[in-house]
Amino acid sequence: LSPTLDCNGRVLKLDRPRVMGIVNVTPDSFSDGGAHDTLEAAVAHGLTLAAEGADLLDVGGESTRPGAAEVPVEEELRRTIPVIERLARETALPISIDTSKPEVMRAAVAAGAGLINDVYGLRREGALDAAAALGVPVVLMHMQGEPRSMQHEPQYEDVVAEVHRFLAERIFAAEMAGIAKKRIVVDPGFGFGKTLQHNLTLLAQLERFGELGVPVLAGLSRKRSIGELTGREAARERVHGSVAAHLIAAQRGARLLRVHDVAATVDALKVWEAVAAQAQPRRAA
Ligand SMILES: Cn1cnc2c(O)nc(N)nc21
Repeated sequence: LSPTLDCNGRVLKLDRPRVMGIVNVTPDSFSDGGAHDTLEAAVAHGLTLAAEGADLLDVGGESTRPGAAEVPVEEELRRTIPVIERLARETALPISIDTSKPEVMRAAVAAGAGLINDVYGLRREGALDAAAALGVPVVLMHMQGEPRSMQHEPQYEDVVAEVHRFLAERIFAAEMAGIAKKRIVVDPGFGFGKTLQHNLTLLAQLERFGELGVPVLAGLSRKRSIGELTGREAARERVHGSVAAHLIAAQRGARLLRVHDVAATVDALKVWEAVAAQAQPRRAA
């Protein structure tokens, strides 16, 4: 499986695990400066991640962490569009928009974004049709409940089977809306309505999602589960645990890894790739 995504003219090859660098444009993610400071800091951060070897950049204006409040569409546009415009001009990397709102999808693609990363799996009103009309690849992610409440006692009979079924249904819905299967990526949504045990089970059985016939994205970077396993309370101290988790995800078939720490992840993947190349001497370059 060596798919290629055409992201609004910028090509993302998924011949091997690729690194999606996180650019959160939320006031709390950068210095407590005003909007201008946030814009400058976000662009600078994106350029740093590009220099560290990111294969694409994921720009988001609404925090999706547990308990996060919703952001009005005008504010989400104000935060993300200028950053996407600047990054699209200053890097050749594909840029994804992390949003669930159709209006933000449209504006972001018009500004140069080439991939829609929707933690709601295009379930918001109008999202499927907007994504289909825009003609860019989409990431369909599983979430149980809503960010505000998803971590209150998440329950599953069989988390892998239920997440798998959800993603199969979203792929079907996307295809029915006119999104070609070759433009679809799926994601089990680590931390989105899952306990530590659920996340570990999903990671251990990540290969199951390869059965869906589309590339898999994994995002565990600096998440609570990593903190619980390592005892690292501060997010920025969870780099080593995050790199380990993403290496496991790569081993188990993930072709996109959504990370804060690009340089560390790129180094780990270089080691992985060298060994993987050994295993199959005919491996496509
Ligand atoms: C925006 N966002 C936060 N965590 C994420 C994850 O695990 N996957 C995707 N696709 N997006 C995420």
